[in-house]
Amino acid sequence: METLHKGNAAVASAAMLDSTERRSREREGMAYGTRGEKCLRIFRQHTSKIEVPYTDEAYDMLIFWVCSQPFARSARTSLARIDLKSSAEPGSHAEKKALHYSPCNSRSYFWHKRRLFVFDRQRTLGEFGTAQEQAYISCFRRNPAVLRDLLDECRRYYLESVKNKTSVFKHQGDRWKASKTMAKRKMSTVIINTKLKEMLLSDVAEFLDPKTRTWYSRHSLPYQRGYLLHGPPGTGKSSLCLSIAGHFDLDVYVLTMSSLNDDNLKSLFAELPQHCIVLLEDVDATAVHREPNGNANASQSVNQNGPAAKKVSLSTLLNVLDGLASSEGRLLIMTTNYIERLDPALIRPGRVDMKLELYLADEDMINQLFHFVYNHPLKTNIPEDESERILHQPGQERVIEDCELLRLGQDFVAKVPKLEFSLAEILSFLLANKQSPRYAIANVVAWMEKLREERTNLTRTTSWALDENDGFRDH
Ligand SMILES: Nc1ncnc2c1ncn2[C@@H]1O[C@H](COP(=O)(O)OP(=O)(O)OP(=O)(O)O)[C@@H](O)[C@H]1O
Repeated sequence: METLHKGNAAVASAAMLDSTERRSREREGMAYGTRGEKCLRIFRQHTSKIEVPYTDEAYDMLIFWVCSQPFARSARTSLARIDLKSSAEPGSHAEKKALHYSPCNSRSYFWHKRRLFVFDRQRTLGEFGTAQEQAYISCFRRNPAVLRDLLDECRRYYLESVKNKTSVFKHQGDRWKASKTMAKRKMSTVIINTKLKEMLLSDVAEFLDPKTRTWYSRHSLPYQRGYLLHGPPGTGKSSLCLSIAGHFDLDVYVLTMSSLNDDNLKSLFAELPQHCIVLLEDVDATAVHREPNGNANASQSVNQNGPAAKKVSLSTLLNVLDGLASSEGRLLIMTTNYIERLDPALIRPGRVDMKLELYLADEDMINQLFHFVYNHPLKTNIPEDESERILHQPGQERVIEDCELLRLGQDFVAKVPKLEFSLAEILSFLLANKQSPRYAIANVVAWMEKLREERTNLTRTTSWALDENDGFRDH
């Protein structure tokens, strides 16, 4: 108790020595005043400290907790940012672009559970003007258990806040950084062939089963699984990936190949946590290719802008997918609109264990989308005469409306040809008419005509652009 008292006094005195002043004194080789020097020595001898690296999720946990504490509100030096997670009502002007403050470039002393802690966060500008941060938490205790307890509290507080959410990570250089958290996407909101969905779900569930992990380890196989989702744009590939993440409570790590090189890619795979989804979107547009002589080592990536500077080599990508530098339990999901453009080595079994083709909307999908938008639980399996009987029950207005909606759904399905439009296109049309299913039915033919016309124009423009490019390349 006495030590604690002495210690707190020392901390308070040490606090008075502003860190900038102390650093400048050190630079100048000047000695501290005898009292301050003694206090600092006592402080150092009796404190424990934990560094929390900026690129680790633990950093987000700590900062999130710190920002919720009263001492953070009175910090004299803060970082101000637009609060992207603000839950302001849409349209409420007062809350638009709300600001969020967090203590920065300062030391904060705070009491928590009757113990004194120090929070120190420094932000500097690194190479190319990118901000670099580091944070420390220390307390006046030789035993670091107190600090670990505090960080555990931060962890629990953070996890509670992301409960029922999917966290999406993106890379900064060779490190992952949490980029956003979003509400879990329910599997039921992704409309694809039911058998396909069931097959995918049971495959992932089996893979994530702890028994499967033991099996892989007994057989000395890298515990990982790869899926390729392919099909036309707007058929739900990204949505399906997010709903798998939501369904199995996994975080998503998005790889943008065009901004990576071999070393970054290896480090990123080595830094993946256990049980996560690695998403490689539009792999045809960003994936590495062989040289014309078939050399997989060619460090060349091809993106929308054509052959680019040296980036990730195919051999490195294949190696990381094979698990040489990868974590246990990762699910790789690649998406593409053009499976035929992919290098066969990239999607051979072992790297891609399951290929799922997503189609343009068929009758059943169009029907499901219609009922999804007009918020009607599907009753398509009610026999015709049964629904007629319900329809004529007196005093059952709600049921009559539902039955009416079933008919409207059938009318809508009859008007939209199958396998011509993507789910994204139909959904967008229905959302524009979400107030009235009848209005949607009345307008759908005109909408389809317009879309077809737009597509024809787009095809003409694209082929014209391609001709231009071809001519350019020939010269
Ligand atoms: N099968 C589907 N079920 C429900 N919504 C869908 C489906 N397909 C597309 N959508 C909706 O359309 C929009 C685009 O979908 P998404 O990005 O998942 O398509 P995609 O196949 O990944 O497209 P792209 O190939 O262009 O990346 C989203 O708003 C999504 O909700």
